[in-house]
Amino acid sequence: MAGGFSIAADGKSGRREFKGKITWYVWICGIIAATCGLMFGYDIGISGGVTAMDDFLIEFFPSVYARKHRAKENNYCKFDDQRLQLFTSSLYLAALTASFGASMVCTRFGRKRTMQAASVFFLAGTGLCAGASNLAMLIVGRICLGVGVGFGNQAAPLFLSEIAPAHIRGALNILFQLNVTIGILVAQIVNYLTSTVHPMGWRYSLGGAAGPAAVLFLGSLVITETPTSLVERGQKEAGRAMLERIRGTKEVDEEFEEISLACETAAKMCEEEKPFRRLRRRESRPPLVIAIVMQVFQQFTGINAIMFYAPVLFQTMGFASNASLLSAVVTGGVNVLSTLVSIVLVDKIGRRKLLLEACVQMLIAQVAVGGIMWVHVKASNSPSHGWALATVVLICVYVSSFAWSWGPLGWLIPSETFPLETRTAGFSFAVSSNMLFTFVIAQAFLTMMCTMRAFIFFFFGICIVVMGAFVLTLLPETKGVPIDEMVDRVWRKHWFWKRYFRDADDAKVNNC
Ligand SMILES: OC[C@H]1O[C@](O)(CO)[C@@H](O)[C@@H]1O
Repeated sequence: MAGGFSIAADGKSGRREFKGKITWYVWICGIIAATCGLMFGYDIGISGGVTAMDDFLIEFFPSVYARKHRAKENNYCKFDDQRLQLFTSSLYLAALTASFGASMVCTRFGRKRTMQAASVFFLAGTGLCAGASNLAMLIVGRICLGVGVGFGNQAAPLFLSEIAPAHIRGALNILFQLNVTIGILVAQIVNYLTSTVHPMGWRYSLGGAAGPAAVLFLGSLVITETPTSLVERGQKEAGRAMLERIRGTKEVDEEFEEISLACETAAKMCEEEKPFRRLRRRESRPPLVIAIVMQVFQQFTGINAIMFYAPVLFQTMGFASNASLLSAVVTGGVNVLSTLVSIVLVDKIGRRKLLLEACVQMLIAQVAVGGIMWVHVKASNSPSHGWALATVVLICVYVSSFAWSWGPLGWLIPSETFPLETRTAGFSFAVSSNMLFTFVIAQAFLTMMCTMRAFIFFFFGICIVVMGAFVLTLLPETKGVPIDEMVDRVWRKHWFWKRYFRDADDAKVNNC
């Protein structure tokens, strides 16, 4: 067992900490739930490598295969095919649709059942994709995986927050994003290994998702339901028993009272006005705008253009298929390590500084990559090996800054800025915005690269300048601010957002 923690009246914030230990059970449940992130990451990382494999193209996209190997073909347009992009993006469209239903399932049937359902969809989708004999089967498989992602991404972060003792909640939350990056890296390594296995390599790649899916399925049979979800669904005694178990003590009166009170208040407010309706109130606008904008901007950094299509991009730069996959593995490794940096720095130097530093670093890298491509990638010529290598290094510079900023903070900030009564409803807008714009980038990137060529990187560069200006002027710093004091200590004090809070009553409504 790790250290215990006890009730301590924090004079400044008025917050209490509760008795209990950080039990092994919490860690085990947390690690199993974070497997949802692993599945999400694996699905993100696997499609780019698979679409660069000749055996896969011959089987499902023969015209793209023919174009790719046509000597005179324009380098930028080799992979521009709407159906090929649909293979990648269908998953996110399904996840976007599913995430609305998932928030309802999560409330009515609990977080554990929602994750179990996700694992069943993951297993079905993996089977369909790995065994696909035609395009329809492949797409249906991707849709099943997408429903799994929609369910998993709604339930897992919520689950992690609810079982974690307050003082390690941030660390457990970033465990989810860390798992996403590990999933992406594992997928890239699998792609690298299977790309030399002919003709079945792509099937092994897609089938590899069965590993984390099975862990999640078996794990979700043994993990607990969260005390909050049990109480929310009227099972008060079971909720208390579960709280005692995960805290490793019978002295949970204080925490249990707070959970019960929060559930009662939320239920009362829900009777008066549904959370989604409450989100339309004027005072809900600041956190809602921030939640949506953080996710939209996260995608307009261009990160998923790299995560999905790095192997395709590196082939455009003239690398052989295998070297492209290896380069993608390198960027995936940088992504994982840099996410660890975020865990260490986020509560020390704050959110705004990380985001702003990353904007500068990403801008320099994007403009440099765009410049290299503009000067050195001609319609049918590839740049020299040296320039191609420089591109890989620049992409790593870019990915590292994303991974310690917009990656984890795109989830963290929306999860900490809503008041309790709109927190889950508001957060579902963050999840669905992420899915929508992941879909948009997945569907549009190859076409954009074909039509905009090197300017695609300048386009993302312009987006990054806008993002930097937004952070500078409109994003408040939330480091160290207690989660239930955001209205008074953050929103009401902000030069712009304070106008959304007309009088003291608004603050009370928001701090219930
Ligand atoms: O690590 C990069 C990945 O992380 C995410 O932001 C999800 O949290 C994805 O959109 C992206 O592919």
